Amino acid sequence: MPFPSDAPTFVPRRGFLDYLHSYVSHFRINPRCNTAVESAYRDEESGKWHIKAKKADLNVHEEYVAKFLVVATGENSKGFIPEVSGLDSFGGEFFHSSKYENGQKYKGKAVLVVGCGNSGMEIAYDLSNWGVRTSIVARSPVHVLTTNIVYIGMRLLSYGVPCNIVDFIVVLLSRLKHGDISNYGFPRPTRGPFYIKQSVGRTPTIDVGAVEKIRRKEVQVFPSIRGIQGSKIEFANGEVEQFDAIIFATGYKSTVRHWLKVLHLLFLRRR
Ligand SMILES: NC(=O)C1=CN([C@@H]2O[C@H](COP(=O)(O)OP(=O)(O)OC[C@H]3O[C@@H](n4cnc5c(N)ncnc54)[C@H](OP(=O)(O)O)[C@@H]3O)[C@@H](O)[C@H]2O)C=CC1
Ligand SMILES: O=C(O)C(=O)Cc1c[nH]c2ccccc12
Repeated sequence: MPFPSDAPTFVPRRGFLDYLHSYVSHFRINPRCNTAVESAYRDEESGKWHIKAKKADLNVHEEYVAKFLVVATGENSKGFIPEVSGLDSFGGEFFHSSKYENGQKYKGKAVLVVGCGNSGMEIAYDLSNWGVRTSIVARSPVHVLTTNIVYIGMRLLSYGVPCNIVDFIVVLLSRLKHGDISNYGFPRPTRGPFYIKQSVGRTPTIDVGAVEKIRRKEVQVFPSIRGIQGSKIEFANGEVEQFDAIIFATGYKSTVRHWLKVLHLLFLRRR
């Protein structure tokens, strides 16, 4: 179902919500909100799926029986915090990016954001706007694009332009827009952004203003964390800094293995 013809190129939150509502009424979908699936298995005799779910707000359990089950839960389910040597000794608070609301209570404090994917870069930008002394850990090379550059790349792909040429153009545009960001601690990956998206599914970082803040040294960039001792964090380049809080924008793990009771069989069959 297409967006309305007067929709802007980048649909804002309200417009997207309206789109979802009209999608639901157009296809007469019956969404079950606030419901978490806890297990699903296929009964071999009846050939039907039995899905156990829990309604979060009412704390009641439900069972659905269906001929088909579509699993579209994606990769981004449960916040992932990596093991970091000495994290248990850290004096300040630390939490996953999914718990982030805004930077109000960190005004004037020093906060470290770990990870420079889309969550990390957006949170670093927001913290800095709240007057927080913000730093970000960039562990490995990353592509930093803009919404417009991604849009151009997608249009070119849709016209049939080969991926390697699209990547060449997109990287060139990004270089014109941001300059050589490897000077700021962000080396570029050797493969192009759309190649990476298509081969391993990893999305490039889409800048919302963090790059400019990094360029102006309002946000500091560090390499990976070597270890933590109290409020002191040591980085791979030997630098040591004090922080009041750490936000782990280190991605998500899929939880499908825990509730979809046949996944191992599906994997075995595919091999
Ligand atoms: N506005 C939007 O459209 C937004 C979209 N998203 C999307 O949501 C999905 C999840 O994004 P996000 O939450 O950013 O997670 P991602 O998985 O995309 O990024 C995680 C980041 O954390 C880094 N990282 C992981 N472990 C460590 C570690 N031990 N030390 C240092 N760095 C580490 C990764 O680096 P490395 O490469 O080294 O592993 C990577 O930079 C993505 O598809 C993203 O595009 C998210 C936010 C906003
Ligand atoms: O699916 C994602 O993770 C997105 O953020 C959207 C997206 C899909 N394909 C892309 C290619 C380049 C940049 C963003 C996307």
